[in-house]
Amino acid sequence: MVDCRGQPAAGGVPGRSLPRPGVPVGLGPLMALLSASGLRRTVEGRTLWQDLGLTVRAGESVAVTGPSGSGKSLLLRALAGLDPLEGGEVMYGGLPQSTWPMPQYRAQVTYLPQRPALDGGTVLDHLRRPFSLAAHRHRTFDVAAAEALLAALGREGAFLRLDTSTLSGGEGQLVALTRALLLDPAVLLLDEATASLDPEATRRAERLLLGWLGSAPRRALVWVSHDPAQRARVAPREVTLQPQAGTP
Ligand SMILES: Nc1ncnc2c1ncn2[C@@H]1O[C@H](COP(=O)(O)OP(=O)(O)OP(=O)(O)O)[C@@H](O)[C@H]1O
Repeated sequence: MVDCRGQPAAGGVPGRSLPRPGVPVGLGPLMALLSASGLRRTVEGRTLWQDLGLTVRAGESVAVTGPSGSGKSLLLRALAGLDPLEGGEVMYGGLPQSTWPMPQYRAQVTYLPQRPALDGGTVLDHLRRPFSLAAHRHRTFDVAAAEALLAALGREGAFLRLDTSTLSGGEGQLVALTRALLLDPAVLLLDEATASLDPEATRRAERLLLGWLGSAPRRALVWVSHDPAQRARVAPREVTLQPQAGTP
């Protein structure tokens, strides 16, 4: 059976505990923002997890760990509504995932993959494009905000004019992270989302993400990272996926 345990990580960022103004009733900092219960996932007849539960509270930064192939990416994809649930339930904002219109849900619970697929055109085009989608129509693209985020990640304004097809893997991750933050979800699911960055860019991304987390009450971060030092820096709590008996 998959064991899903909350473990305190060494070090890490301090959790937030003070109530903040403007938090909807029932979604204070200690309440579950995103939760899952009874999740089951099989691949090609092999059970990866069953009866898996997870709770992420508003203001929390949580790491998901486990050996390669234990299903961390698939868990994040299930939480993001990208894969259908085989069993169990995911709740976001107090409502079952199945009751949310998916574009709205994914605008709130956003998955950031290790190898993001970038649209064609320039970095600026890529950052601007989702703002024309219905799920984001209440938002306005702000080029100054994009420049500020990229500057925080160590990239100057000329970066916006680069063609996305020419970007390195790490640069692609910076663009994907910038776009996700511009769209301002509630929960960011980071699937090795800094794995292609050099150490300095990684630290910049971590600072940016933790600053984002701390600057509004109803946000949370979930990190999949194989780097224990990173997990210790960014996530005070770890949830560990353990392979089922008999799993290769
Ligand atoms: N679309 C798919 N079809 C079939 N098998 C899949 C699919 N996606 C993932 N798997 C398998 O499911 C298992 C879990 O994959 P997943 O990518 O979630 O693992 P992970 O814990 O994130 O691994 P890693 O740490 O190596 O990134 C793996 O054995 C993988 O081969």
